[in-house]
Amino acid sequence: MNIDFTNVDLTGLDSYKDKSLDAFKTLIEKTGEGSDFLGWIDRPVDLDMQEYERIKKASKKIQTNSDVLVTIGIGGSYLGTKAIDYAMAGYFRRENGTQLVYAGHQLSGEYLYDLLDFLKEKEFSVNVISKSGTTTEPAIAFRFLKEMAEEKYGKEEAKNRIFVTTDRQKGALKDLATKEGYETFVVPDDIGGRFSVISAVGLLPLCVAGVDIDKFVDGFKNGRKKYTINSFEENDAIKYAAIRNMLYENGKDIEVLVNYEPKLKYISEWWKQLFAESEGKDGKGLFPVSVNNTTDLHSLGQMIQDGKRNIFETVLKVQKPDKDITIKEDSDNLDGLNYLAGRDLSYVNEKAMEGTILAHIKGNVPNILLTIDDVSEESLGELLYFFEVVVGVSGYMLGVNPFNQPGVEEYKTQMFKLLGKPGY
Ligand SMILES: O=P(O)(O)OC[C@H]1O[C@H](O)[C@H](O)[C@@H](O)[C@@H]1O
Repeated sequence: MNIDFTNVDLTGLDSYKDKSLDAFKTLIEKTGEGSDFLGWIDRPVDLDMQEYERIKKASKKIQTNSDVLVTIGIGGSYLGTKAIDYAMAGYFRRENGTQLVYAGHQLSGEYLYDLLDFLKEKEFSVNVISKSGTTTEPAIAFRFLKEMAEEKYGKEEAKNRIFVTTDRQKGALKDLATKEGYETFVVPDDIGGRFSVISAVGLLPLCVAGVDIDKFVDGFKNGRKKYTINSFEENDAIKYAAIRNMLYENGKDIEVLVNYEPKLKYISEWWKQLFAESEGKDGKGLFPVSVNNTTDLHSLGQMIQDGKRNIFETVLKVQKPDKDITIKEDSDNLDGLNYLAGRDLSYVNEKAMEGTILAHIKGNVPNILLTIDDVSEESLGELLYFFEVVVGVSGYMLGVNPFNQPGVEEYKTQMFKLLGKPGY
């Protein structure tokens, strides 16, 4: 992984250096606000190996008896899994592993209706994931899925097909799992939802989906090696956090994460939760937005090039695509594309990216280029860990607690009042 800041005017960065190093120290030494939620820093080298083996065992069982794993969860109990599954599964055909279908990540009755209908002719298992065990969206979805599993397989066999990932001790879901006798996996106390893909939250469904979780964990380990170094020059996570904060203080309120490989779409969705919930508080924070190019160059591109100048971009480039295709010569050349004959499509895509970066710099959009070697478990694990360190340092620089999300409660309170939930 490599990060290039040459397309950002770094004048004035020196004055952010000490602040970023202080923030990094606060993070690593666990002396800041939210320090109870820093278990993710060392987790890559400190996994519960007994649980890890259970994850692999349960995955094998699910792969053997199910066409589909219904993965129920929202926020941090959804996005990390979705991001990696979506990146690794192949565009049209899954090359290995069992299909994941998602539930409990919104409240659409139509979605759930269609899902239950789809499952009628499938063999399925269920992994319900909720750290708190009380989140409304997954709780509702699970009520339906549990009923369907029990109807289809009978109560006893349903127990073999329902897996619960939640708090070690508390919460409605934990109580339910204990009462029903479901196999449970743990969301560690010291890891917040949006940092939890490295726990059973992500590892169980990803293993079922055919993702090599050993390699994914290795990627996290590589990230930990590189991005916990206490050096502004050698640790790009610290430098990136400093540059984001400098840009923010210079009036850039929006960070756009850009990709040119559609399979990275949900990496951006995961990134949005990570940064929005970590930084967006106390009236502060960069607004995280994402675009999928070149698709969005034909829509949001106009705004980025020419709208209010309060944007900077971080472009995610993949060095080596997994597969490629070459444009052929056409004797008629009616489409006028023969000038591209012999070129790989990845070359055309790369020139689109380079051209867009040039255009956006011209339009006063600072550009950061983050290159990952490939879309593999290892590269993605390292990338996720990198962003986690960046957000920790960046949040502390901003003067907020990066590890809580009090603002999320407000909609819930209003919704519960409207729904007549007892106690509201
Ligand atoms: O895993 P859960 O406890 O169900 O939480 C799921 C999600 O919902 C909450 O409202 C938080 O804002 C998220 O940070 C969290 O990831």
